[in-house]
Amino acid sequence: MAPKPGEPALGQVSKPMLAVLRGERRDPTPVWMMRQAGRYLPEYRELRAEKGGFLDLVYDSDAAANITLQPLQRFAALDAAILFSDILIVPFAIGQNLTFVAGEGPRLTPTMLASKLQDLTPHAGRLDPIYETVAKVKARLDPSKTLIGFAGSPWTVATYMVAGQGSREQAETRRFAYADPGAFSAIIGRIEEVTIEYLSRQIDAGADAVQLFDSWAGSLSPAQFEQWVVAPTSRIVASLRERYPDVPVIGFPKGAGGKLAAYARETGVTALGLDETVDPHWAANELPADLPVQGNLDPLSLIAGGEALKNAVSRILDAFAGRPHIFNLGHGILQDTPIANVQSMLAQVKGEA
Ligand SMILES: O=C(O)CCc1c2[nH]c(c1CC(=O)O)Cc1[nH]c(c(CC(=O)O)c1CCC(=O)O)Cc1[nH]c(c(CC(=O)O)c1CCC(=O)O)Cc1[nH]c(c(CCC(=O)O)c1CC(=O)O)C2
Repeated sequence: MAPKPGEPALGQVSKPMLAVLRGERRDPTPVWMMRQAGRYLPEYRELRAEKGGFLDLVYDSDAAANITLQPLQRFAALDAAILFSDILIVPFAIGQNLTFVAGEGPRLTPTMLASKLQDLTPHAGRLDPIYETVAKVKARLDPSKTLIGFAGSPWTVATYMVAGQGSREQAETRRFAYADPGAFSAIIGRIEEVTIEYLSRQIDAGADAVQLFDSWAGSLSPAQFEQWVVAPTSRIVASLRERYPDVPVIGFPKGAGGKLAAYARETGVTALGLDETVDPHWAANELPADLPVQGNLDPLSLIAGGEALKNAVSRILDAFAGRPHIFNLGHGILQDTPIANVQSMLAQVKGEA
């Protein structure tokens, strides 16, 4: 007899987070944290110091697999592992140079303001070690945990390719997209094409679900949001759904606000990631009751701890009670987050506080 959606096949172990992504309500609420493998963990900082730089870790699939598993070894309550990699590996494979400047963050050259897409030399092989990491994690991961692959969404990745680094308002990229829509559309199209292949190969290597990070989606006007966030995401989702109809795709359009319902409807994502500026009660009323939602704790409340943290966690759990919900932060965990606060949050989410 065929298992119900979200239920494991006979003899398989249930993955609570995957069941929620397939539309089920699970209690206690499944939980994971964006950037859960990273600098807030002493064991990450130790391994990073040993290996040199961030990219040395990403490209050493044994180290990257160990890092991916570090948070799950420390916090038994986590329901998912997210691949230790970065959204900027894709522009690196498209042909930009990628470096991470200590204390500053990523830098990409030549920028698309200074050079043209056709001047870049593709290096598809720069994605291969990531697939090895996925396979190595899958082989070691507890079967009740969900393995999440990811990529940056085309708009967000394009902001890095154009400006050469993260930026507050992405003004250079928005100007570029208005001034030369043809050239910008070619950049978006190239990112889309590489991203479909990149996520497909992560799924082939063992990812149970994938997430698209559109971390800079909040800076766009409605017209540019439709053109550079919704349309490319819809094409990626359609392509993945055709190849892998049962693999959930989580869309995370950070800062999308009132555009969230239209984004979910028009892109066809399986689940919607909410950032910390979204009122969970508003989301519970505005979004379809059967649409799985993920989030959306303010990462700064996790630094604060105490009553502020407890109240913030309760508000989210109460708002999404009774519907498919995966608890997460509204953005990546901040590097100065106290481990004790993470433990308190997880205990509260699991009803053990
Ligand atoms: O210094 C290091 O060790 C590398 C820092 C680091 C990077 N990617 C990382 C890590 C590990 C960690 O977060 O501690 C590792 C990283 N990057 C990413 C993820 C996926 C996730 O958030 O769970 C992860 C964690 C994966 C995992 O937990 O296994 C994806 C990523 N890279 C990037 C972004 C854009 C953004 O952060 O909004 C995003 C989306 C994150 C989000 O929206 O929550 C681009 C990027 N990569 C990076 C940075 C610098 C981060 C900082 O300085 O605060 C930045 C941000 C920027 O400066 O524009 C490098």
